[in-house]
Amino acid sequence: MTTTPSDAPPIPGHAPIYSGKVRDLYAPLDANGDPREDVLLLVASDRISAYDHVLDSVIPDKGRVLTQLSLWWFEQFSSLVPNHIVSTDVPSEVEGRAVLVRRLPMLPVECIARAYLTGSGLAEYREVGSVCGVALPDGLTEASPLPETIFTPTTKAPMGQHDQPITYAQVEDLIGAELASKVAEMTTSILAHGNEIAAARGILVADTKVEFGVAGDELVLADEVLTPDSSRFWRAEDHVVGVPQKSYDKQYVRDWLTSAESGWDRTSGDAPPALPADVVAATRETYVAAYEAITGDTFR
Ligand SMILES: N#Cc1c(N)ncnc1-c1cnn(Cc2cccc(F)c2)c1
Repeated sequence: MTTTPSDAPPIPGHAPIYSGKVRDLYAPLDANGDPREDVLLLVASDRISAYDHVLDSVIPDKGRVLTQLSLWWFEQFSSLVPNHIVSTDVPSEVEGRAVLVRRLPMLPVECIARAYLTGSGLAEYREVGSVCGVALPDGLTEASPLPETIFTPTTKAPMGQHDQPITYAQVEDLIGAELASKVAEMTTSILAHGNEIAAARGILVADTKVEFGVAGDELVLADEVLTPDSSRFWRAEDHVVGVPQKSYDKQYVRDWLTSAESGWDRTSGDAPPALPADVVAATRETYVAAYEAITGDTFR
């Protein structure tokens, strides 16, 4: 968990439960004013994080764009796996950027799949020739496409600590062999199928993180699906193996923060400065462009 729930903006009739870097979780209150235990309100803010900092600047409509994109992906996978969505009928304060979801026992595993090698997966590969115990061929490098989409899970570390990569055997120890097999298969299928759709629209999804809950012995897809906050989005036309790829959605932010103009030293530990209006506007446009490219719908 991250910062205290008190950081979450108040929503009438809802009790704040948890405030993440860019999202907040609430429990709707029942007729007695007690928090309901069967549902949660999952709210996406316009906050943006970069270099492990939540920036002071917000990106207008980011929460709405990513919520609508995630809902579109949930629909794409609705025949593949049940999901936690209950309703998009939410308080006016968070219209379009919140979802009422089934409250589920959540599996203690960050279910990550990778189609391209980058980030912590690349670092582990360079160190030991594998990722989360998954052996890979020699000669792979930054942004290499993987022979197949692989399951590379991590623990769910408390906020402020880093999730730790674990092997498939460790996932079996955590949740049992049957569930481990289901989450591994489902996670890789979501990324593989998501990439078929996204690649046809000029976007590569290098990797993604999904979360599952359980209802009885049934696996339920929860959290968010294939958003730029849970996944690495790259422009397919710019993909060059061997060099770090530009982030589809955060590159303007990263480039400005690391430019002389910002005056910020990312190794200083200081909070980043506020973003200029043109960087905010360009970043908003990349989120909208990603939504419209993938879904084929106009963002309203
Ligand atoms: N999804 C979901 C979910 C569910 N359907 N049932 C029970 N718990 C969760 C749950 C708990 N933590 N998170 C992460 C999270 C998501 C969104 C905003 C946040 F602040 C934090 C998800």
